[in-house]
Amino acid sequence: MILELDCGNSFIKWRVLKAALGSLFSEGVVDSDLALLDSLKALNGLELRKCRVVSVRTAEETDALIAIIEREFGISVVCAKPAREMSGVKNGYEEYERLGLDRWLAMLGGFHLASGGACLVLDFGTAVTADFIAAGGEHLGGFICPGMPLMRNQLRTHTRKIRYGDLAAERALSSNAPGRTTVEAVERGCSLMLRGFVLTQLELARSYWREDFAVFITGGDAELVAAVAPEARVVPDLVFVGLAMACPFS
Ligand SMILES: Nc1ncnc2c1ncn2[C@@H]1O[C@H](COP(=O)(O)OP(=O)(O)OP(=O)(O)O)[C@@H](O)[C@H]1O
Ligand SMILES: CC(C)(CO)[C@@H](O)C(=O)NCCC(=O)O
Ligand SMILES: [K+]
Repeated sequence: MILELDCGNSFIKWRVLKAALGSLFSEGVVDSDLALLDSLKALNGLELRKCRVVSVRTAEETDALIAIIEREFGISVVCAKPAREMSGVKNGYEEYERLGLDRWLAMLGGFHLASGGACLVLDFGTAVTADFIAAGGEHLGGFICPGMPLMRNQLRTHTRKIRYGDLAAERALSSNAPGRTTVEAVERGCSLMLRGFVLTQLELARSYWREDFAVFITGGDAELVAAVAPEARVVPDLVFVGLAMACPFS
């Protein structure tokens, strides 16, 4: 079995594949290294052989997690590394190693799923990112802005009268009508900001490629925006698709 980890800024997404078939054994989302260990140890019949990791955390944090996995399960861990070019995609950053590895892997996955056609890759996590890849595989660059968790927390932190709990937040998002309570006004307002972002990215993609491009949406908050881009494919495991490409076990 293969353990795959996507270490974002807030959460660790994990999944276990049955090695031979590549089919899913188990998966989850946790908020700490310890919670990850607990989740894995609770699995019946787990027989890990290998592990691959992508991380946007500091080298120290990533190394600590890798050491824990190696110690607890006695397996070797491979970590996705930045590259100038891979699987036909050419990194567009002036300093290629500075491009977030989650963005890079999502791009590899998207370009692969688009069979080498132009694509727009949108990721809705702690931060929101957009990346543009032309039909030849050239990465034109992208955009980074705050995601839903950062936007709502900035409002909570920098105003005195915006305070509400997670459950109320979830309920507020059942509609996008103008809010009649604080929680509705904030949650729907931030959700509309993200939708506006999607529409702007689609406009830019059309200006480059007319209708001739694929759109991929991934990340924990993908469902919040999916409705404004009916042509988009929501691919929750897009980063893992790219991770398997960047770190193959032959
Ligand atoms: N099962 C889930 N577990 C955790 N968060 C979830 C889940 N489903 C949706 N979300 C939402 O997804 C968002 C987090 O997105 P995601 O897990 O993709 O990224 P992250 O690890 O926080 O950050 P990064 O963008 O650095 O990867 C939060 O707003 C959270 O509320
Ligand atoms: C933008 C995030 C936080 C998205 O997870 C990540 O890709 C990252 O830390 N990137 C490094 C900065 C950059 O991509 O330019
Ligand atoms: K991510």
